[in-house]
Amino acid sequence: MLAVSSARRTPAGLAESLGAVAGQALHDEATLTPKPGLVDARGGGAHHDMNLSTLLDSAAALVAPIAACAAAATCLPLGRDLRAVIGVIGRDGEQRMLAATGGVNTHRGALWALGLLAAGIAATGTVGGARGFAARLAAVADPAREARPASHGSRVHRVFGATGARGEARRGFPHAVDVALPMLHARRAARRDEHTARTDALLASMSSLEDTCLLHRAGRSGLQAVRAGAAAVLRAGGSGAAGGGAALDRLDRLCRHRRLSPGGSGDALAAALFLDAAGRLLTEGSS
Ligand SMILES: CC(C)(COP(=O)(O)OP(=O)(O)OC[C@H]1O[C@@H](n2cnc3c(N)ncnc32)[C@H](O)[C@@H]1O)[C@@H](O)C(=O)NCCC(=O)NCCS
Ligand SMILES: Nc1ncnc2c1ncn2[C@@H]1O[C@H](COP(=O)(O)OP(=O)(O)OP(=O)(O)O)[C@@H](O)[C@H]1O
Repeated sequence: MLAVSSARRTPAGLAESLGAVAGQALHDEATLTPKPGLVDARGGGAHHDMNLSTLLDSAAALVAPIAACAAAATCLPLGRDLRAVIGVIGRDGEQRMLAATGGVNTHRGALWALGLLAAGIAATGTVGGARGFAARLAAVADPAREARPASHGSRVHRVFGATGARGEARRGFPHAVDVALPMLHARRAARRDEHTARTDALLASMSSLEDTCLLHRAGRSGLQAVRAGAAAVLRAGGSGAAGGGAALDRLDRLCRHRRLSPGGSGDALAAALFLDAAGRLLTEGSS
């Protein structure tokens, strides 16, 4: 569990605490079960090369890079120098992730989202200011960017015009902040249990995100099938309602059958859980 100490009142302490909170959010996203198409406690979902233990090893490896993103943002103003440093930390973090997983991309999108948002919280001292800071930082061209092999996201951008993880960041992570997080809070306010609240937050993102993981594997029809399936669960009252549970089972089977993985929404849920817990961290720190 997260060790919270008064050390987080200093910039270095806050950065370290944000790394720990991010690790916990990645852990909580990974263990939430069932999740259609995603790795969960049952196994790899639509993935043949990862399971829960791969994801947990990866989550642990990302704590230090995410803390380093936060620390950098307390030392440098928003601009090219900070973007360059964050880019170096991010690429090094990706290497740590690959070393921890035996070469599998478990959390590339999640590191990107939580790294930028952690930087935003550290720089502004608030959760509310994080998305705007992250958006402006993501819009700065990375001076240290290296040529690297074409990613799934860049291929999908060429073929479908989808802006993917970069576009989501430049818009201030709307699926984490405006879709998943409000659903999490609404379900809690309606006295749903935490498992249901998290599952419905994931489904809310799945029902609208233009997820490049889905486009890459199954094109527009795969993306549309997942969006429609997630919307059907929510229309039926959510994963905690009787009809919603049946619709969730159908979506789960569809994702397995067609190997559909909503990885971008896994990242949006992790980011929402991170912002939610970071809010508590800052409140405790100020009391
Ligand atoms: C921008 C990143 C994510 C690369 O993007 P690209 O689309 O080329 O990569 P890739 O195809 O691997 O996709 C990344 C992942 O984003 C997630 N994703 C997919 N669709 C979406 C979406 N619409 N919105 C948000 N996330 C999405 C998925 O998990 C996907 O696997 C990032 O890895 C990067 O550029 N890193 C460089 C280091 C850096 O600057 N880091 C800074 C912060 S740590
Ligand atoms: N619980 C989860 N299970 C699987 N992926 C997740 C989960 N949570 C978040 N993700 C995101 O999904 C992405 C999956 O990676 P990627 O898109 O490269 O896989 P892929 O589509 O399986 O690729 P390939 O088709 O080559 O196997 C990761 O970048 C990660 O951030």
